Amino acid sequence: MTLDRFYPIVPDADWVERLLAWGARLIQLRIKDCPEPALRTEIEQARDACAAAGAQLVVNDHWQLALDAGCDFVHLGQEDFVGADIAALRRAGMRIGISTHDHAELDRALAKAPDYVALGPIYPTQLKQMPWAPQGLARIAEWKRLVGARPLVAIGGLTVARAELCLVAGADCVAVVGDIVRHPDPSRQADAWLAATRL
Ligand SMILES: Cc1ncc(COP(=O)(O)OP(=O)(O)O)c(N)n1
Ligand SMILES: Cc1nc(C(=O)O)sc1CCOP(=O)(O)O
Ligand SMILES: [Mg+2]
Repeated sequence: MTLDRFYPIVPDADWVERLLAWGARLIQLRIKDCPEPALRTEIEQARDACAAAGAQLVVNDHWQLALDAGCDFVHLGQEDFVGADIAALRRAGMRIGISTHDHAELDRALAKAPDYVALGPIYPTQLKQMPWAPQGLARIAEWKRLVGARPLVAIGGLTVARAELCLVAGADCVAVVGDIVRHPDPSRQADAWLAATRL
């Protein structure tokens, strides 16, 4: 499986639609703290928008709602997949990306045969507090050797310039939140990301 190299992560379905209009073709919907009826509506809106654009939606965390909505790709952290029915997800044809931050997590992730492995945080991130020190670029090369043909996603503190370094270091795909959704000119910034990640 190949992934688009530009992987924006956004907080609601309106942002998904914006990113689609700007040219993104792989988008994660990462919604925290939202009541379930509204969450379902957001997932369905994002699903339909991505389907109409021929883009790939990845639903973060909410694997059961993604399954109910007929989505086909979820992202799970280490805590998320403990309670997840991976067999049911696989039976439904769901693809799964998994976060990793150290070797033990990578071993647990690979045991689930994920469709991609994410490594982070590559650089310090403002988005959330995490106990891991920034991984740095050398870790990307190491992780790429360990994950083999499986796509490797780099995440955490990425800017356009840093994303380019991650790709050179061996990442197949670069994921970003803040440098798009908190940027004063997100449309222009998405253009810069698209240019930097174009093959
Ligand atoms: C591409 C990508 N990589 C890592 C994460 C983080 O997932 P997780 O550790 O479950 O943390 P939350 O995003 O759920 O706070 C991700 N979402 N996407
Ligand atoms: C959601 C997330 N997960 C990470 C991990 O390392 O697993 S880093 C991260 C935050 C990414 O946001 P930004 O691009 O603003 O740094
Ligand atoms: Mg999660």
